[in-house]
Amino acid sequence: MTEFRYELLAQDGKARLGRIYTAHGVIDTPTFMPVGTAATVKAMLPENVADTGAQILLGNTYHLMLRPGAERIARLGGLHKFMNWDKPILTDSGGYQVMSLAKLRKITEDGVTFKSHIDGRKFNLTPERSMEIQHLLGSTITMAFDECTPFPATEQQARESMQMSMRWAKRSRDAFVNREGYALYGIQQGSVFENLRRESSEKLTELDLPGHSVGGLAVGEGQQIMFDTLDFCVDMLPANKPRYLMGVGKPSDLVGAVMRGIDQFDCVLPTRSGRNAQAFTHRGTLNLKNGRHRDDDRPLDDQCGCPACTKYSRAYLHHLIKAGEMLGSVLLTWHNLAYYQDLMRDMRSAISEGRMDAFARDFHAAQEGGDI
Ligand SMILES: CNc1nc2c(CC[C@H]3O[C@@H](OC)[C@H](OC)[C@@H]3O)c3nc(N)[nH]c(=O)c3cc2[nH]1
Repeated sequence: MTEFRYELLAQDGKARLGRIYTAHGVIDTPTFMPVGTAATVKAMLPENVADTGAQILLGNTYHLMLRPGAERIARLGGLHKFMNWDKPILTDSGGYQVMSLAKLRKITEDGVTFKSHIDGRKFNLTPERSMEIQHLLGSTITMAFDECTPFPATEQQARESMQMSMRWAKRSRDAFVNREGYALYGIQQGSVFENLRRESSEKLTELDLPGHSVGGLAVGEGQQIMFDTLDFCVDMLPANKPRYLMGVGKPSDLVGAVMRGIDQFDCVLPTRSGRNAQAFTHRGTLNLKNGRHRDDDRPLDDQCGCPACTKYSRAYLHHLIKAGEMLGSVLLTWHNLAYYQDLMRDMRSAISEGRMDAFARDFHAAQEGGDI
């Protein structure tokens, strides 16, 4: 069996090249984790997600506890078997979705009670229940149960929210079932306040966890405030363990956050945008709904090896979108995931060769180059 371990292989400034060893396989970092909220990466077969280079997927406590239910997934062999994905799976702990999706929610020190946004059934989510659900799912990486502090928040609001999350982090650690090759990550909170981020990091470090995430960002603060916060909060987390920035982001967010020391990312953007006709390419983003593509037989992105770019034209993709054909969503999702994986692979190469600054300059020049 493999013990859960992070190996730092190279650094270029604050950017890190690393490897995470888990019970379900190895993860090369920096890594992008496609979101598979309801036990599927929407519009994709898992083998094709793996073909894009993805080594780890995201699942979600909130969605799966509501439907089909964690006990049912456990009876059916666990989430890996259920969705036919045998590599690592990281599951979020549910707190964020309760705040963004559930109705009639009530927060107490014990946890959160809420009504399902699907059928109105009442649920109770506590650190202990969140750990139990993620254990039932068989998550490779479990996230502590936290509250994602809304933005903006006053310093006092952020302090109270962070301190509750830190009490919940300890309860999560005490309830987590340790298994070799599996991990529990703590989630740093504190909004945009350096003193609160430090207090949160000190509390998490005391729990001696195998990995950590930066929570409470990508909540509407904008890229500059996110970067300004990362400039001081990433280094507060132990350097010998992985650092995961939750919910991020668009390509330029990933480049900027890798340069500030982040190792893991997740975001719905590549999949959600793909279903909305938006494509990320090496020369910027474009929307295939736009009529200018109707006669364009060029590939979507001539630097991409995915099926959408090697087998079809922009004109065909435009046609599928206008006709409302589901193949349009499949091909654009596939492309966006491949683009994100290529971007992470290219950044891993740049870090290993000590040329991350040049990579970032070339990336921004190509994105703003126009004429796509
Ligand atoms: C988008 N910005 C953002 N997302 C965030 C998420 C959810 C990510 C989760 O949300 C789902 O996608 C909608 C994904 O679930 C599969 C992902 O794990 C967070 N989760 C927790 N536990 N704590 C946070 O502080 C937090 C902050 C975020 N900022």
